[in-house]
Amino acid sequence: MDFQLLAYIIVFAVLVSRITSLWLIRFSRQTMGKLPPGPPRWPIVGNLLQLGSLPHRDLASFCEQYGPLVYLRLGKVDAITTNDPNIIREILCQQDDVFASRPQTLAAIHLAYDCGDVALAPFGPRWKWMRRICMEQLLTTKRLESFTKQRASEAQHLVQDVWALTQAGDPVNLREVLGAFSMNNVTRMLLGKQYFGSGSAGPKEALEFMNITHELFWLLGLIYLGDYLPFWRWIDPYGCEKKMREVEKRVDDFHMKIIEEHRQRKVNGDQKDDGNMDFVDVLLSLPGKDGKDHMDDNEIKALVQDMIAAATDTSAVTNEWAMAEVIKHPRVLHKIQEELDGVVGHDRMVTESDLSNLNYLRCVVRETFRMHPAGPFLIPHESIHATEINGYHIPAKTRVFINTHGLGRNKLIWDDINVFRPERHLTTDGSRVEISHGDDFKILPFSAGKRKCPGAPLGLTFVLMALARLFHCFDWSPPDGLTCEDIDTQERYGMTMPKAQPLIAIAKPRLASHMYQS
Ligand code: HEM
Repeated sequence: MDFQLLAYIIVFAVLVSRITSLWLIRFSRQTMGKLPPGPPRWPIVGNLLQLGSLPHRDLASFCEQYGPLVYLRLGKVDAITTNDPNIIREILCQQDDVFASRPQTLAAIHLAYDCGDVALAPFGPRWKWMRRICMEQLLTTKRLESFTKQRASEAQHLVQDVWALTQAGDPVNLREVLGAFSMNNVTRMLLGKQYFGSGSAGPKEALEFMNITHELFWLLGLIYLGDYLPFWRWIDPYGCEKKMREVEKRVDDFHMKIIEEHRQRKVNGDQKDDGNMDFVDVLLSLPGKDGKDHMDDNEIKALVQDMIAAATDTSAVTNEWAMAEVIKHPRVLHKIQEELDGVVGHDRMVTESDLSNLNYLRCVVRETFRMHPAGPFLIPHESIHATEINGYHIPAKTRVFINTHGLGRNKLIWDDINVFRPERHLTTDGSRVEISHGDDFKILPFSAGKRKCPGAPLGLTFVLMALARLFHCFDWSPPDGLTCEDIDTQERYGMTMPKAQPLIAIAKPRLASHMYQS
């Protein structure tokens, strides 16, 4: 047989098998039920080419065009998206058991210890065990109360840092000061260390820590084509997987160093008593899974990394958005300050016990979450087995993009979607404004159901405290040469969605100067 004939036979066989398998998939889907409507798709890539740099906006426009539940094919992956409160409730609550898993992306494999953490782990006994440790050992009311003093001292550092800039006549880079506030709060609680400011772990370690976390966030948020098109991994033209492996190694070295330092402290007898143990101390003292004496190092590292990633960026990004919207709307700033002056006055600083009495500020945070949710797609979920929603067939292993950005700007449930108007959230009877989702599912900052954020109360404390202090202590205006309207609200997509450009503003102290120096 000559080679040309052999080549024809191989090509013919490949074509026949490909057509047969496509036909079988289509046939089995037809017998199972209709997929939700969605945009037409290309062979092989499906709808991947229809996604731009702001995919949450693309998916929201599909929902406007095709209805509240949209089906997409992303390369080899089935996906659905929605911006509708009833469908979101169905997915996260009514069908919680079906949709409580996560896709195993390459970033999660490389950067979350083979999906061995909480946030990116598939549903199963291991995830349940890790999540229980978070809830019952790390994020208990008692444990969080034991860090109240540290949080108060970080709030004071924040005020002092901004005050120092005002004294030097410098504008404030709010991304920097808010990032340092969140990071210090989290690392003091987790690692017993402060990375920014005087008395911190030092500039070299702080810089290393910040660089690693930024790279980690960036890689985790990336829609990496290798997850959807297997052949992309062979070429990896932008070297993403190589980068993932590099960051994996650096992150691991960093966590290993922290664990070793804690072990050494324990050997030297320097560990603090039970009431004040940091999270790494707690994790080192816990028994492991299946009767083991201790947790594995990788389990500890995965949990610590999750906490850092989940807690810092979410609160810092939310705070920067809230500051941008308020500086853009001086009327709102004035109302926040009126409330603060009434509840707190000018002779003391805001404390955590004030936060539940600041109803207008709570509306500001709720409105910020409506327009700029920290996680525009939550963390994508995945169906464990095939199911139905609204009579449509949803295959097993479908990736679920719950579009919280689209939900907050859904014209069917909100008026004036692009107007920042905190008053819309005031309750008619003057009762406390809840920031997490209510029964109506009209906003969803911390998600709902089995995978909902276990750190919501702490996250809200970080957000409300930073904002209350900054608005109580300072007046805010745009930098010289800009008007309030000039403050931009461009977004940059990622696992969390920050402002595209850092927010720079001018602060002016509004309390007596001795208040800033204590
Ligand atoms: C303003 C602050 C915060 C916001 C907006 C936020 C939001 C979220 C969102 C949207 C999710 C995904 C839920 C889902 O996929 O259904 C999540 C998950 C998670 N968050 Fe938060 N979060 C915040 C603060 C925190 C804090 C302070 C911690 C812990 C110290 C934390 C720990 C976690 C963990 C461990 C998960 C994964 C849960 C799981 O998959 O089972 N978060 N968060």
